Amino acid sequence: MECVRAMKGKQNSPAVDGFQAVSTILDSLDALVYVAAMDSHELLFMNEYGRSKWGEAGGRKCWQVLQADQSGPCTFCTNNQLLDEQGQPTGVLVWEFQNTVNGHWYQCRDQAIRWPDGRLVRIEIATDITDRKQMEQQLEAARREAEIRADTDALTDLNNRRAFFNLGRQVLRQAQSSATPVSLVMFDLDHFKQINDEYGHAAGDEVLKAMATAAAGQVRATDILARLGGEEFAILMPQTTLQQAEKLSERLCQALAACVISFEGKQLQCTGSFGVSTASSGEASLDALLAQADKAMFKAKGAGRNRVSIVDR
Ligand SMILES: Nc1nc2c(ncn2[C@@H]2O[C@H](COP(=O)(O)OP(=O)(O)OP(=O)(O)O)[C@@H](O)[C@H]2O)c(=O)[nH]1
Repeated sequence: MECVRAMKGKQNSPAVDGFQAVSTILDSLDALVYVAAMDSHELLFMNEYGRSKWGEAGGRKCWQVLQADQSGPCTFCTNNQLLDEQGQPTGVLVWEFQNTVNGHWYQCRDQAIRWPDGRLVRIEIATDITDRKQMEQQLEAARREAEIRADTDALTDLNNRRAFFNLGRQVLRQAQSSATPVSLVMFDLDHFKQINDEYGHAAGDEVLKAMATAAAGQVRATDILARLGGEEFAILMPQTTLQQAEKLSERLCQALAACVISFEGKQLQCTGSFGVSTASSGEASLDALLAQADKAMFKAKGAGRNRVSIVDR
């Protein structure tokens, strides 16, 4: 106001009322500015930005004008954060909020101040940050998607090798700390090269997808099923004994053999060879379990394929 008066004096311009000048400034801002009594929540002032978006204050309370479906003060009201234990203003509180009337995001700067009549009031200056928030949300969604893609086998949608090792180590740590059994099944499709050679790579891809779907239908949510590469798959099963893993493998072996895949008018079939290893109280490393299951699987291949072989004990 001093500044306005000083301008008046110096430039000898027509008289400018201080109140009008301040109102003009506040009404020109591209931000909501409002003042509400801290005790009654009565809206004492709101600039043009606020009036154009939320309507006239008309003696109403801030929560009646600025928020939707409120029957009393908002649960997120910042009043109690703006005063210290002695009831004195603590300074500016900066926070972000999605308005419940228009869905826009605002960065709010709230402060308790003394109103000319001596009351404590909350002044809020809020700028629209919706564009920034949307960009942040899009970036976060893209980051999550990239994370999922990095762990997913693009052909079958199963966990990939990287995810299998990351999740598998966690499962083994848990099994070791709870001294519970964990079992590992490896399986590899039989004579898969022949399918590629005879029907083409696209046909081979369809078989891989069908086998992955059949396997996914047999495992529990807590099991970690992955395509390790090529036509080789693995399942790590927490809280599972060797006998239980062998049973699951037998079931899965039959399910794969029963799978008929239609491809360009042809009916394709494939079987798998299975190897099973176990750590009865979770005390083995993932590499050791894989090596044992791989050895057992090799045994199943050697014994004629389309069968399950368990680790030598
Ligand atoms: N279609 C398709 N083929 C793949 C993919 N990855 C690996 N292969 C093929 O899988 C075949 C694996 O062949 P082999 O390792 O000889 O195994 P196999 O023919 O199944 O023989 P056994 O394992 O001894 O029963 C090769 O022809 C690879 O090119 C893939 O993503 N898609």
